[in-house]
Amino acid sequence: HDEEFPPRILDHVMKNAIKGDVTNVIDVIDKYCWSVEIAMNVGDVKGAILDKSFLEASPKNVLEIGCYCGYSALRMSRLLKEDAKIFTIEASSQYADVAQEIISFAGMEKKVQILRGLSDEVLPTIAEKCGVRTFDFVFIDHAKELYKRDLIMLENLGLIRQGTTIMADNVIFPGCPDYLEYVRNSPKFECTNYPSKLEYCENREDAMEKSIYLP
Ligand SMILES: COCc1ccccc1-c1cc(O)c2[nH]cnc(=O)c2c1
Ligand SMILES: [Mg+2]
Repeated sequence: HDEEFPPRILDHVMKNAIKGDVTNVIDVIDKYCWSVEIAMNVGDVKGAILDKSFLEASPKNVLEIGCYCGYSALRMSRLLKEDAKIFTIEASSQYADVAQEIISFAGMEKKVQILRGLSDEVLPTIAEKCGVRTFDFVFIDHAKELYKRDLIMLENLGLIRQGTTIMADNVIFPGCPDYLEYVRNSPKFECTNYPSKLEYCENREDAMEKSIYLP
């Protein structure tokens, strides 16, 4: 991916969005990505699907794997109930730096905590580090080849509980066939597929997959 997008979107947000207005920051990012250059944010169309599942779950402890520039963390943060929090794992320090700036600009720095590092290095200590026992809502949106490994890790570490909602982006494009096969064939997950389009594209299919954990 274009390593130069993150600084460009940060600059664009700082110059064109309203400080402290999280909804406006989200809109400014979407308008930029529709009109200037595509970026791998979940986007407005799939973002609305994420919003709906998020509101249904009404979570207290939220985990995101794959923060990028903070767009989906901002989408969820604006729907958070009182005393709820989002923990988002980001392996790229360049992305994490930009995400921190954008999240702070939007005024959500108290609601969103970025955890820097690889997911398999962060997950084993996340419970004690973040004072969380289990997560109520998980959004998986990082390297597609790591979705299945990380979900199994969440199970083995006891970081998800009866009824936890797991949303996965890009289950069609780029696609995560081993993850889909795993959750759909497992008796421990109730799955729903939400067909959509790749972010900021009109003619490429993608989908989100919701999996409710029922061990
Ligand atoms: C805007 O399309 C970006 C794009 C284009 C071609 C192939 C893949 C992707 C893509 C799309 C996503 O939603 C992604 N989400 C998270 N981590 C990714 O690496 C990722 C990659
Ligand atoms: Mg994605």
